[in-house]
Amino acid sequence: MLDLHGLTIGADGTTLVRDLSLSVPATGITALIGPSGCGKSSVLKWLAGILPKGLQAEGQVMLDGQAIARPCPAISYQPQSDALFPWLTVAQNAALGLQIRGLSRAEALKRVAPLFRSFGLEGTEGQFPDQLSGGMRQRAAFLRTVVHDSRYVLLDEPFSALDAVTRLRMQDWLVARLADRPRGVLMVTHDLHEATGLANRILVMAGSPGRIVAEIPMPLSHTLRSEAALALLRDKLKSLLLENAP
Ligand SMILES: Nc1ncnc2c1ncn2[C@@H]1O[C@H](COP(=O)(O)OP(=O)(O)OP(=O)(O)O)[C@@H](O)[C@H]1O
Repeated sequence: MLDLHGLTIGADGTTLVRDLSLSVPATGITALIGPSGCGKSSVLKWLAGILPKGLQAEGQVMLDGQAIARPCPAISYQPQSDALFPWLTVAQNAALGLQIRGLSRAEALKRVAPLFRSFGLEGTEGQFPDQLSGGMRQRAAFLRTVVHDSRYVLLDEPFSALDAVTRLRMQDWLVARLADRPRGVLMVTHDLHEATGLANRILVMAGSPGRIVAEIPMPLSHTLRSEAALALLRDKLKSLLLENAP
C-alpha cells in the first residue's frame, strides 16, 4: 500500500492543496477526479518527487508502512502529455528511463525489446514518435513508464488526447496489461465514464485549497458493471463535483 499523509502544497503565499491524505492499494486503479485547478496534477507530481520549483509542499509518503523519499524506484509517473522525445526512436524513448536509472543504452534497449509485442508496438522500434498513431504513442509512453517494473504507477490523464474509439481500446488495453502484471495505479481523469468504467475506487478532489471530498469504492469487477448502475454513479459524482464547485 502506498499512503500519502497530510499533504499541503503552496505557491507564493497561496495554499493550493491542504492536508490531503489518500491511499493507493497495491493492485487496481484508483481514479482521482476533480475540477480543473484543484491540484490533482500537483499531487501526482509531488508523489513522483518532481514538484516544480515554484511550489512548496509538506507531507509524508509511506510505502508498506515505511516513510520513503522520492523519486523512488517503486513509483513511476506518466505526465499529462505523452512526453516522447521526437528526436529519439520509439525504442530509445522506451529505454530512456532505464538509462537514467543507470543502465547502459545497449542494456536498456535489450530490456525493452521483448515488451514491444505485448504492448502492440511490434515493428515500431526504429520509428520516430511522429510516425505513430495517437494510441501507439500512448502505448509507447506507457511502456516507458512501466518498464522499470515499479509497483505503483501514476498516470495523469493518460487517454485525454485520444479520439473516443482509441480511448476505449486503450482503456481495455490498460485493464488487460494490469491483469498480466498487477500494479497499484493512481490515475487522474476528467472523464466520468472512464473513472466509473475503469477504476476500482474513485477519489473526488475539490475545493480551494484542494482536498478529498469523497471516496467511492467500486465493488464489482469491470465486466460485471451494468450501464444503469454506472449512470447512477456518474450522477452521484456530478452532484458531488457541483456541490463542491467554487
Ligand atoms: N509551478 C507552479 N507555480 C505556481 N502555481 C502553480 C504551478 N503549477 C500549478 N500551479 C497552480 O496550482 C493549482 C493546481 O494546479 P494543478 O495543475 O495541480 O491542478 P489540476 O487539478 O491538475 O488541474 P487540471 O485538471 O486543469 O490539470 C492551479 O491553480 C495552478 O495554477
